[in-house]
Amino acid sequence: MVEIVEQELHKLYTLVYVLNKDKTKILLGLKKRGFGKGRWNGFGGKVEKGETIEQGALRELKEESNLDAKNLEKKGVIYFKFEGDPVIMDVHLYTTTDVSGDLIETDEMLPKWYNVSDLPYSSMWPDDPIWHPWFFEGKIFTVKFFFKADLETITGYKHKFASSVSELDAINLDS
Ligand SMILES: Nc1[nH]c(=O)nc2c1ncn2[C@H]1C[C@H](O)[C@@H](COP(=O)(O)OP(=O)(O)OP(=O)(O)O)O1
Repeated sequence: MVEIVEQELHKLYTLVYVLNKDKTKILLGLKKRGFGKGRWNGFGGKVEKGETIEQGALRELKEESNLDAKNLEKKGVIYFKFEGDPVIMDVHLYTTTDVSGDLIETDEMLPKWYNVSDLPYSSMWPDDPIWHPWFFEGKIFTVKFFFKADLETITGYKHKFASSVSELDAINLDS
């Protein structure tokens, strides 16, 4: 009997959540084009060849908002698997309260500060309400979401918490 195993192809992405100093407000951007168009999200994108994940996170934040971040703090890795697509998006999540520069609307994002207690979940990715409580409690985590091809329906997820960022890479969600 031949067992057909779907090959998984991982692609690296970043996602940066900028918070104000007392962490009551978060800066989101309305994605104006491409993947996730029409949804409010943090800033980020694909990691390019030759850059570290953190360099990619800083570059995407700058490109999409014009802000420079000083201290990016890693908070987790979020994996997305879409039905029928061998690509797994590995989204490395960072946060910072330390940004400089003038916030501007760019070709890709319309930025807006939101109260953390009042986020526009109906216009955000449907996984966000699942992992946001962990993020806002300051947890470090890894989670894998399984989506239908409609990019809308979550069919399941599995997650684990880490006690430090250095533990993240060693986490196996399948064990
Ligand atoms: N389900 C989801 N929930 C979430 O909160 N963020 C998600 C998500 N799926 C993807 N993201 C984030 C990760 C990343 O920041 C962004 C997707 O990156 P993009 O496709 O915009 O990459 P690029 O900016 O490199 O794209 P282009 O320049 O358009 O090629 O959306």
